[in-house]
Amino acid sequence: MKLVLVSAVALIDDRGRILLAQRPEGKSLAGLWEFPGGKIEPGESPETALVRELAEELGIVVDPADLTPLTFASHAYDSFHLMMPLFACRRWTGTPTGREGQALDWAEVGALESYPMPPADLPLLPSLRAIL
Ligand SMILES: Nc1nc2c([nH]c(=O)n2[C@@H]2O[C@H](COP(=O)(O)OP(=O)(O)OP(=O)(O)O)[C@@H](O)[C@H]2O)c(=O)[nH]1
Repeated sequence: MKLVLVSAVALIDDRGRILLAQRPEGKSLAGLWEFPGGKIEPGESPETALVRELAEELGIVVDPADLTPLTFASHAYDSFHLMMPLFACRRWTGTPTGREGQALDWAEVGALESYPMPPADLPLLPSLRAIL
């Protein structure tokens, strides 16, 4: 089973809402809402991968020092095993924008269940709720 390393973040605004991004048509798990992030490339740390992905996907600048480890997903998909650290981040520069055409939404913590998410993400929600 191939191990795929992905780094993801819960961006939390000053009202305690969490930014979710909708996976676009044509991608695996299209239409589901996920935490921004992406695959860790060779030579990258989870933090540097996330800083790169957030600039590419959302157009924001994040200082690696503002990424706090929160929890992780370890999930067996049919064709790979996903290992995904989830960081929390409350400080960034710029306004998140869906630069790759993806829809974005600031989710209230009490409404997280109403966003269909990848199966790997559901076990992450209690840890997220615990810090909000
Ligand atoms: N960024 C992100 N990826 C997630 C989450 N949950 C989850 O299962 N994943 C999976 O982690 C992988 C992230 O890949 P990616 O975002 O860098 O690349 P991609 O869309 O091109 O993936 P693809 O090759 O599956 O189409 C995908 O397989 C995605 O389904 C999440 O909350 N955030």
